[in-house]
Amino acid sequence: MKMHSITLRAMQMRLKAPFTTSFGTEWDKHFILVEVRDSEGRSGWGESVAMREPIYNEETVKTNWHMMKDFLIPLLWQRTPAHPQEVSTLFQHIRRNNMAKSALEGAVWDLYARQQGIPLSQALGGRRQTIEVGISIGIQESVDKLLALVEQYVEQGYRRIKIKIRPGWDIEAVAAVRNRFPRIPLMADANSAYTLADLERLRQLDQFDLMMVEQPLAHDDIVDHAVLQKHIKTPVCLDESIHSPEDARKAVELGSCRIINIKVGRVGGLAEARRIQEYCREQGIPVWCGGMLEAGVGRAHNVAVTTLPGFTLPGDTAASSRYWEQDIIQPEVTVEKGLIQVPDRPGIGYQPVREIIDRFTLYSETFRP
Ligand SMILES: O=C(O)CCC(=O)c1ccccc1C(=O)O
Ligand SMILES: [Mg+2]
Repeated sequence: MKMHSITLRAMQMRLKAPFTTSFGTEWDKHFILVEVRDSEGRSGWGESVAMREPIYNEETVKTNWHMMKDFLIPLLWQRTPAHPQEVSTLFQHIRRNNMAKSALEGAVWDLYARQQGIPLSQALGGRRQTIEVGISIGIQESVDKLLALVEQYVEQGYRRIKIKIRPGWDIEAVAAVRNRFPRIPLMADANSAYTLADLERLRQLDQFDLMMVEQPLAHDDIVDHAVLQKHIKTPVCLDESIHSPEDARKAVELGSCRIINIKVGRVGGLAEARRIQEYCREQGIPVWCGGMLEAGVGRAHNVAVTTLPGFTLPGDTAASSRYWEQDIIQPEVTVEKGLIQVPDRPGIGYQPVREIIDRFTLYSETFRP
């Protein structure tokens, strides 16, 4: 694959509504957009899910910029990959910084699929034409507000409702939603807000027939989660704790979870996501695609990866309009009856729009071999 130049753009986009988790509230989405160009004028696009602050994981927009500029892009110039599959191997000796790796790798995958004239989903080996999606609802000011939102999203057809929990906003919130909507597929995401000292409280979740509880304990733990899973009936799903296929194997072998949330950025790219999905499929562990409030490019990558056979549960990839007044791609990602039609156009299948992108660009830099 010939690569002619790479442009990084630091972006800032206002969310329609602030999003609150146990680790904080986001009003604006800050992220890096990656564009890899070939000599025929085609572009492949990637999006880093690293946040402005290191509060979901240790990466940030600035550490990602540094990693890409000073280490990862030079590696791509040094040993140009023949296939996007080789990118994760090329980056392997660089420790962690998975979101930076993933943003570049994703752009290379998109470019490759466009060069081949095939959809990214097909390049990855995905076969689904539609994917099922759910929605993630942040912590609200009141239970009434939460119930109104759940009602709205259930009416829109989302296939699963996830609510964020933390100490002080957990059992009552879940109970209220479950009482009002006795049959909807429902789950809770704690973003690491608890410890084993909260075992009794977490055990109370068992009465609500949740599909799963996501990342209840520490972001870097798989040992305590195994203890927790032995004491509660609700399946534990790991998000923050899983960075690699090896992490997934260890967590499954220890019994730390029964479900895994795969975020392409957190695991270092599409090739690694595909490996985890494959391993989980062999083990009978369902996986689903998590979200990081992505703009259109990242959202499109999530749609593509969700077509792989191991992704058997609805993910967090909601419609563009749930987050943005105007997304940076055309068409935007739309959801009908809880389903997204997987595009059959080449590459990510949604076209990034330069004039919209320019409006949200804080600064940019272009690199050449
Ligand atoms: O709608 C989305 O993109 C998912 C939102 C979400 O749950 C989330 C958003 C930001 C950081 C972490 C998480 C999470 O899944 O834990
Ligand atoms: Mg999560």
